Amino acid sequence: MVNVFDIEVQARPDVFKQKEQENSVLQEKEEIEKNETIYDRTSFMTTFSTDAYLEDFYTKVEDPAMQMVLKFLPLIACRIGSIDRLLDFGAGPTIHVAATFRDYAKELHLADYLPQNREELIAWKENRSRFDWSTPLKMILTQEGSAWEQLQEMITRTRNKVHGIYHCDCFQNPSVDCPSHLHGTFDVIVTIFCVEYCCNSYEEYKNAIKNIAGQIKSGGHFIMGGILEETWCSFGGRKFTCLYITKEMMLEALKEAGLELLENDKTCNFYEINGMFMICARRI
Ligand SMILES: C[S@@+](CC[C@H](N)C(=O)[O-])C[C@H]1O[C@@H](n2cnc3c(N)ncnc32)[C@H](O)[C@@H]1O
Repeated sequence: MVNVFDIEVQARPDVFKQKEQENSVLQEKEEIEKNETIYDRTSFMTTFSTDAYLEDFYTKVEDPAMQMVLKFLPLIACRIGSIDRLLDFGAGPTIHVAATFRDYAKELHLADYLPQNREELIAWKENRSRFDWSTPLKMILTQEGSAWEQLQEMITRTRNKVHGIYHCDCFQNPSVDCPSHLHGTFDVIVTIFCVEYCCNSYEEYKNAIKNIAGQIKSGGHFIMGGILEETWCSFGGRKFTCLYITKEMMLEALKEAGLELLENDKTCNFYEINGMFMICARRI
C-alpha cells in the first residue's frame, strides 16, 4: 500500500529522504552487481520491459532521479511559460513530462525508439493503459500548488493535447519521424535519462545532442535530465550500460550543438544533486 503522505514528503526539495534511499539504492546495487551481465543498447529492443520500467520507477516513485525530475520540471515549465509545441524525446512509456506542460503547451508530442514503449503511449492516449499514473501526477500537482482534486482534469487535458506519438533515434538526422512540416518547429524539447544510455562514446553523445537540438526552433528551449559520472544503471532487475560523462563534457556537447545556458535569462537553469542533473538551455 502506497503511503501518499510519505511520497509528498519525498517530493519536497528540503526533505529528500537521503540516507534511507542511499541505503536502499546501495542494497539494490549490491544485488544487481551479483548479476554480471550488463546489457548494452543492442539488446534494448528485446530486454527493455515496458511494464517493469513503469513498475520500478513510476508506481511509488522512490528513485531519487525520478523524484528530481518531478520536483524541478514543473518549476522549469512555469518559468518558460506559454509555448506552441513541445516534444518529449525518448519519452519511453511515460507521460509525466507531457502532463507537466499541459497548461503551457498548445500541442504535446511524444517520441520513443522502442515499439513496445510507443505502444504503451498509444494505449495511454486511447485510455487503454492499465498503468496508474496517480502518484507521479499528484507529485507534479503538489509542486504546482494545485489541488489533487484536479488529477482527472490533468489527465484529460494532457490526453487531449497529445497530438502525435513517433519513432525517434538520436543517431539519425532528422532525429524524430514526425510529419516533415513539424521538423525544427518545437519550442521545447525535453529529453530525460535518454542520451547517455544510448551512446557508447563521447563523439556519439555530442552527435546525438546535435541531432536532437536540430529539432528545436531558434530561441527555443532544450531541457535534459541525466546522470553524471556513471557507467551503468539498472531497471527491471537488469543492468544497462551508461556513458560516463562529466558536467564539463555535457556542457561542451550542448555548446557545440548551439545550446547556451544564458546568463540573465531566468529560463536557463542547471540543477545537480548527487550526480543527477537537470538543465534548461536555449537554442541560439
Ligand atoms: C531510461 S529510458 C527513459 C525514459 C523516460 N524519458 C523517463 O524519464 O522515464 C531511456 C529511453 O531511451 C530510448 N532510446 C533507446 N535508444 C534510443 C535512440 N537511439 N534514440 C532515442 N531514444 C532511444 C529507450 O527506448 C528508452 O525509452
